[in-house]
Amino acid sequence: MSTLLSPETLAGKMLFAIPKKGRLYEKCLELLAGADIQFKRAHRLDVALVQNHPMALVFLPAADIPRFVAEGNVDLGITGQDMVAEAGLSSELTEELELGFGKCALQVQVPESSSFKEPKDLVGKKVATSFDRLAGEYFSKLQSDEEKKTIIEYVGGSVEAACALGLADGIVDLVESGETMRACGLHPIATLLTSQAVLIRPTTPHERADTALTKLVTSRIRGVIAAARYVLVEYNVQKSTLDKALQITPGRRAPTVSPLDDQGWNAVSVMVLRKEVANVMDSLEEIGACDIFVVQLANCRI
Ligand SMILES: Nc1ncnc2c1ncn2[C@@H]1O[C@H](COP(=O)(O)OP(=O)(O)OP(=O)(O)O)[C@@H](O)[C@H]1O
Ligand SMILES: O=P(O)(O)OC[C@H]1O[C@H](OP(=O)(O)OP(=O)(O)O)[C@H](O)[C@@H]1O
Ligand SMILES: [Mg+2]
Repeated sequence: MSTLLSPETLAGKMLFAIPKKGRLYEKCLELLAGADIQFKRAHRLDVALVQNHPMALVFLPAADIPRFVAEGNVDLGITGQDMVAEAGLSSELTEELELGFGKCALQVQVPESSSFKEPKDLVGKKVATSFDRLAGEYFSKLQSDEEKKTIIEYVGGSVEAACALGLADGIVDLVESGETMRACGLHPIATLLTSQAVLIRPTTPHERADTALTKLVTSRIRGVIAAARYVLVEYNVQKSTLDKALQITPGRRAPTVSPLDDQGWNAVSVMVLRKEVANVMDSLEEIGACDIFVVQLANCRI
């Protein structure tokens, strides 16, 4: 009997690696639903066959996904840019698309009560991290040949506990809201990188790869991400102020301007960045535009 996770059942399938749990998991599920990639993940199983495409999802630790992608074991993957940097495989894999979630920063942190003011103060000391490659490179650049080397202690998680437990003098770990850092009495003294979730693919696709399906899935995901970034704004404006209105809403390519039945008026339909829409509406109202509607996009191809 063949199991679901076997070369036979996966043969001929496009393989897409998704973080198996953690901070990126739920967002990835939303993305897959938005791209109409249909599957059922059985309890404890780290592979799911996609019902409406010749494709399988493979659920892996976020940290391992860059290696599986770089080596062509899977055709697409989602993980954090921090994980891509830590894997050090930037020439073997290509970042296809930033996904706009999982935003965080990798920072050097020290106890508030300590005398360490800058990363250089940690040279020759102990630093705990799950990012031992990046932290190792960072501190080796800071120290001269004569200086005692910084000791990088690998820990798999709960890195912020390391200083209080006496394991390290400082840490290198991820910060988003800063809540975990502050709760552990730490503060940041430097940033190694900022990160968000990314869609990655092997730079050289594996010969078994279905590149057409890989491109289709990429394009669908691009559409879902774009729909989350933009809204459609529709409004009416007098022809005499149309120029001013179009300066406020130039659109991605160009706005759609149509005549209204009422002479002297135009209707405008235009894409606007979601984060700018409130300001755009204020400015439109100021110049006399009216009947301003904001339409949410479920999906798009732009
Ligand atoms: N607090 C956070 N806010 C936003 N993104 C984060 C945060 N923590 C981690 N990430 C992003 O999510 C990726 C995966 O981290 P996550 O913590 O989910 O994995 P993990 O540590 O392997 O899992 P777990 O913490 O469940 O053991 C990170 O590489 C980073 O890109
Ligand atoms: O700035 P914040 O919003 O507090 O987020 C940062 C925390 O989130 C992640 O931890 P996670 O919950 O994944 O636990 P882990 O450390 O065990 O991986 C990260 O490692 C930080 O500890
Ligand atoms: Mg974590």
